Amino acid sequence: MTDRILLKSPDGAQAEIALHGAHVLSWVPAGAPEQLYLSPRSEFAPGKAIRGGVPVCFPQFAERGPLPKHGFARNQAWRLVSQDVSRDDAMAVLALDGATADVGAWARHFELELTVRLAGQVLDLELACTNTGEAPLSFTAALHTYLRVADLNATSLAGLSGLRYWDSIAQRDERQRVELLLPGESGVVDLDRIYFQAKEPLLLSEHRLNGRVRRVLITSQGFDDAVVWNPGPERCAKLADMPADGWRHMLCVEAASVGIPVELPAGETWVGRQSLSLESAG
Ligand SMILES: O=P(O)(O)OC[C@H]1O[C@@H](O)[C@H](O)[C@@H](O)[C@@H]1O
Repeated sequence: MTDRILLKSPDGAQAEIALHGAHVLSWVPAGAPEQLYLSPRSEFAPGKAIRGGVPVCFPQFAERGPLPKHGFARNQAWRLVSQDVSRDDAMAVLALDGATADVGAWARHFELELTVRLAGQVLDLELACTNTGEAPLSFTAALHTYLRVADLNATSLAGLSGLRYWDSIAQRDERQRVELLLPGESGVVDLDRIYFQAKEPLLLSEHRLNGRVRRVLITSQGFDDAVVWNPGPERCAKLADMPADGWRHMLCVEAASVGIPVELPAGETWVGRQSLSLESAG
């Protein structure tokens, strides 16, 4: 079993993080239920990616380069740098050092840090990469957040309207013409899209049978793009670490820099953030 850190803020919010991949496994805002999807069939084994939560994709997004899918960071043991609780929040910092990590053919001159901050209804994730070498670094990255939903058919995502996107399934450029993305609508499920220059906040809404609406506001900084992914029933059936109906209960809304790789000069630090705020538990 992977080493885990439990973060608890004084107001009752909780998050769990695995040192394996600096992987946020769980986020429970104060007085609210779990907000992240973690597959009950996920493997927790060295060298394997965890299915669900928030995988850190670095230094390569998906298969857009020579490295293993989504890069090596999610498959490495990270180090806990610090863990603090203050009057208002709880925070943990985890690090991966290129000098000691298994980076394959990639450069060793980097340090990665993931800062997880938890308070009330908010989870803030900050990924920082410092170029510790003499040569520039070029990378793509994502915080691959799996949001838990009770029913994908009752879920919508707003904030993408007008954006150009790459449809990774149809393998073509498209433009988001409708205001709301309704991933559960027949014909739309099985989504794999990179929305470029997605700078506006995104709002996930989930309509409950009792008429209430759960709302999660998703904002990002430093990341240019947003990836929306759901495997749908057929692809899900091929994922050994997902239950057959897993696709119904998740939607990945990822803060990513994919379209234009980050070019990081020697000695500099790049920072990308994703914040999740539960506006209404529904
Ligand atoms: O199964 P993995 O490696 O965790 O990847 C899951 C998905 O991650 C998404 O970010 C990609 O856009 C998809 O193409 C990919 O299938």
